[in-house]
Parts: sequence; C-alpha cells; structure tokens
Amino acid sequence: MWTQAQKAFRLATRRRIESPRTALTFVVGPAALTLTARLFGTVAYCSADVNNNHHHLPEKIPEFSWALLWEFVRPQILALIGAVVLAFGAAALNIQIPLMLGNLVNVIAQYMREHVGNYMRDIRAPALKLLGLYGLQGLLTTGYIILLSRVGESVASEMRKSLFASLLRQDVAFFDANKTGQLVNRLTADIQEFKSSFKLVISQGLRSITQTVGCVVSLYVISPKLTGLMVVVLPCLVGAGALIGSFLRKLSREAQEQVSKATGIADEALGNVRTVRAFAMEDRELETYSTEVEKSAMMNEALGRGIAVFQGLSNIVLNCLVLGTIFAGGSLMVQNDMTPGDLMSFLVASQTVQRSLASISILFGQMVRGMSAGARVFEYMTLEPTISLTGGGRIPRESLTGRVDFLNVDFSYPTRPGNQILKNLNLTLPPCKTVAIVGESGGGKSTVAALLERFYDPSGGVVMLDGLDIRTLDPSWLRGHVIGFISQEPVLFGTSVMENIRFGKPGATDAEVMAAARQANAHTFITSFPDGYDTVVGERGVTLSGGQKQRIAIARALVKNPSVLILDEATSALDAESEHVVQEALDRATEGRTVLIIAHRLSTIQAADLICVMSSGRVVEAGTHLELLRRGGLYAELIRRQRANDQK
Ligand SMILES: Nc1ncnc2c1ncn2[C@@H]1O[C@H](COP(=O)(O)OP(=O)(O)OP(=O)(O)O)[C@@H](O)[C@H]1O
Repeated sequence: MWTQAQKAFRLATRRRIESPRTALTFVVGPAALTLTARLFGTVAYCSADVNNNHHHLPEKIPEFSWALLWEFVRPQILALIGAVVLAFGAAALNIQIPLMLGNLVNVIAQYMREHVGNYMRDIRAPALKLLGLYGLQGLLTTGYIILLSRVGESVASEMRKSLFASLLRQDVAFFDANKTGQLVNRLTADIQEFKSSFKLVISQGLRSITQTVGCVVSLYVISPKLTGLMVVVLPCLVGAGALIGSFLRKLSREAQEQVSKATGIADEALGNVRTVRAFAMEDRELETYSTEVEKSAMMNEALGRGIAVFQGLSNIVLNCLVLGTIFAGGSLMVQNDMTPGDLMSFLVASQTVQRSLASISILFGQMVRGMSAGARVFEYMTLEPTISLTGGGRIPRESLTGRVDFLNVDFSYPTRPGNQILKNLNLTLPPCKTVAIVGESGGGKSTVAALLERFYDPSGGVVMLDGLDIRTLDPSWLRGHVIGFISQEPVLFGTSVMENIRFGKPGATDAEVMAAARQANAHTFITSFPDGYDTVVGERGVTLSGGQKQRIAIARALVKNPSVLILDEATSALDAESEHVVQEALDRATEGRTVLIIAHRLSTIQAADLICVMSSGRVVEAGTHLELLRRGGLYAELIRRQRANDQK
C-alpha cells in the first residue's frame, strides 16, 4: 500500500493522469493508507473493550434513579451542556471532513486531467479549509473532554461522599449482612465504572450517533448505488463482529473471575500471615495459589488466542470491505457515475459509519454496565437505617445516675431471625455498681452489651437508662457521652496515639487526653516512645503489644468520662503481666461508674457487686460471688469447671 501511495504521489506531482483508471490508482494509495490506520484503530478499540469491560457485568439490571442522578448532575449542568454542544460540534465537523477530502481530491484529479492553472494555487484553498477544519475539530474535542472530565469527577466525588455518609449511617445489622469488601467496592469500583460510562456515553455516544446519521446521509448524497450496497453488507458484518465480541467478552469475564479467585487466596493468606505462619501453612497456601494462577493463565491464553483470531479476521474483512468499495466505486467511475473525489469521500465516510456503529454497540453494553453500577450505588445511598444516628432526648449530666434496666427483653439478630438469643431477659445495673454477666460461650452476653449501645433494638421488652426507654434517647448522645465500651480486641486507627485516644471525645484537649492515658496506665509507656503521643499506630494497631493497645482503648473510653462502662472480656486476650497492669487500669476506670462486665474468666469478676448467670438467653442466677457459690447452682458449676480446666 505504501508503494502504491508513493507511486500515486509521484503520479500526482510529476505526471499527467489521463484516465479515470490512473486517477483511481491515485485515490487508492492515500485512501488505503488512511483507512488501514483507522481499521487498526477500530480493531484495537474492539479488543481493548474485550480486555477492559469485563468488570461487574450485571446479573440483573437494578433500578436506576434518574432523579437521583439529576441531583448530582445539576450543579454541573452548565459544564455538561457546554460539553454536549462541543461534542456535537466536533461530530458535525467529522461529517464534513470526508466531503472536504473528496473536494480536495477532485481538485487534484481535475488538475491532472486538464493540466491547466496553477496546482499549488488551486489546491491551497481546499487544503487550508480542511486544515482549519481539523484544527477546529481538535479544539472542540479538547474542550468537550476537559468539560466532561470536570463533570465526571465532580459527580463521582459527590456520589462517593454521599454514599460514604449513607453507609456510616446504616444499622449495625446492615454490616452483619454485607461484607466490608462489597461495600468498599461500591465506593470505588462501582462509582468508577459509573463515571467512565457516564463520560463515554455522553461523548462517544453523542458523537457516534451524530456521525452515523450524518455520514449515512452524506453517503447517500455521494452515491445512492454504493450506499445501497453498504446498507446490505455493513449490518451483517457488524452483527457478526458483535457476536464474536460477546463470546470473547464472556471468555474474558470468566478469566477475570479466575484472576480474582487467585487474588482472593493471596489476599487472605497475606492478610492473615500470622495464622499462616503459626500453622506453617506457607507451602499449602503457595500450592493453592499456584493452582489458581495456572488456571487463570490458561484461560487468559485461550482468550488471547480468541482475540488474535478476531483481530486477524477483522483485518481481513475490513480490508476486503475497502477493496470491495474501491472495486464497486471504480466500476461506477469507469461508467462516469462517480468522480475520484466522490470515491474518496465515500470511503472515508463509510469508515466513519463503520467505526461509529462499532462504538455504538460497545457503548450500549457500557451504558447497561454503568447504569447497573450506578443503581448499586444509589441503592445504598437511599437506604434508610431503622435506628437513626441522632434525634431524641438527652438527660442532663447532673441528673444522670447511670441506672440501666433490661425489662423482659427478647432479641434475635436480624440476619438470623429464627434464632432467638435473648428470651425475656431481666437485668438491672444499679448506679455506680459493677455487674458481671457470666455464662456459656454463645449464650448472649455480648448481645446484652450490643443492645445497651443500641446497635440493635430488642424485638420485645425494653432497655432503659435512668427509667427512660433508650429508644426515646438520642443515640449519638448515648454512645458519645454516656456509654464507654472496651472490647476484647480493641481496634485502633492508623493515626497517632493522641488521635486514637481523642477518638473518644473529638474536642478533647491534649491535657484531657493525657489525663485519660494516666488513668488507663498508658501514659508511661506512651511517653517512653521516641515520638510520645505522636507515635503513629500501625495498621489496626499492630505495632503495639496487646496490653498497650488495650490500655489505649481504655484511655479512649475514659476520655469521654462515661457514666456507664461496658467491659467485654477486656483482659482475656492478655498474658499475666499485661493483665495485671490492664486490670489495675480497669479498677481505676470503673470507680464511680455503672459497669457491665462480660466475663469468661471468672477470677476477674469475683469482686463485682452483682454477678448474673445467663443461660438460654435469660438470667438464671444473680448474687455476689459468695452467695452464688453457696447456692451451688450453675455459677458454682462454672467455677468448678474452670478450676478443673486450670489444673489441667
Ligand atoms: N452479629 C451477629 N449476627 C448474627 N448472630 C450473631 C451475631 N453476633 C452473635 N451472634 C450469635 O448470637 C449468639 C450469642 O452471641 P454472643 O456473642 O452474644 O455470645 P457470648 O455469650 O458473648 O459468647 P462468647 O462468650 O463466646 O463471646 C451466638 O449464637 C452467636 O452466634
């Protein structure tokens, strides 16, 4: 083709072309060169789609809210209108270009036929016009891409913020039912997918539709006969291409799922490296991972072969199409039914139609994917929690006693409604007293704490604070000011020690934070770190020992000076040495507060004012340690079992 183009160039510049046949040769060279480049562009585009667009193919199309989308688009409406106008302008110019190219070729062909006038002078005006058109088209394209990316980024970031805010508002039960990874995916991958689709559909969709319509009209104007031929052939080819393309996308999706499976194994092993190491399972993990990686390599190889055949076939078919058009157009030229310029225009315009049709079919799939990603995002954005974060009464600090009552409480977790955990539970935490709950594992002790924090509402009965149903109280006040919670495995955030403690009371001064740390036996070890309170805690607190983490968590709970403190097996994960310092901190922390201890280690709760023994979701025994021992019931049995265990 290149030699043909060179030959045509020589012919055009040095020799007179007498016949339409020679003129045809002149057209074929540059036209074929341009078109080949375009075809490769098309093929590359198709395969890029096959490679890239396999994420989140929807199993079902969820409902998409245009009204909600409008809320996000509205602030950017001017930029969006600007982008649409510019994109439309660029597409309209694209329709003009084939016609202008044809004009240019006609001027050249006429000069070669008649050899009168000045070639450089005659060609200058149409060439400059075309150049101007290219420049303007480039400018419009730059403009609409800039505007559209502004709209896309703004819509995506607003959607992210809104979704995150909505997720943070959701009930704890919602998080029981949905995996964190899935939720994070909606924040990242789904919004990304939606943004890309939104931008693509507006820019390319608009352009492709305008170009298809415009160029088909141009084709008809240039040559109704050739257009008739194209109308029959082109849809068949596009249909066949779409069919093969969808098969390849299926392969690609399967390969991608396999890659995700392998990644999941690596993720789990690396995330739980301590467990893997502790069980010396490195080889097993490697073996499992390798098997999955090999499977994914095989699937990707098959996909690669598919893409190769598809590309090869596409090249042949598309080139044949060019050749066929030139052949048919050539015969029309011989019959003086067409000029060389017309053929040039026809070729370029038909290629534009072909590219536009291919991109419309791809865009349709992209639009469906984008809408379902958007629908997934909107679904969680519009979800209303049953327990709202704020709203309700507050009890003035001076009159708050911290008395807690559970009256005839029934409860099942929303995720397992058939499994009743608490059955007619009655329990009282008198003000400033320490009450411990003991019982068999899985008996519902932590559930009692979760209800007091109002993570869930009971299905029957009532939980009261100072004689008021906690459902009538402001949940954020209850959690933020009244109740302090120290769990078995405290979770710290990847910021400084200071910020971690301040998490308990956002406005706390440095002095308040340090006072809480002193109370929690943490000040000394914190100040022994080179960076003191500015020491950054590693991911989930891994740079600290268990006892240190626990004491920071105690300080975090104490800084808000809670009236009610819940200790959920706070010392059970510690060794004897740490347990001692932590216990000391806890003893200090519990002074003057209502305390609920959820305990497995019966030794730590012997001094409690009241010990409640839970069985089958209700309190079956209550009393002091000595009273319960004397009674010889379930508590005495638990103590006996624990002693027997300790002696083993
Ligand atoms: N988020 C949840 N969703 C569904 N079921 C849950 C949830 N949390 C706990 N359960 C179930 O509720 C029951 C009581 O759990 P809970 O954690 O309250 O027991 P526990 O007495 O504190 O146990 P342990 O002493 O072992 O911590 C268990 O059967 C448990 O499987």
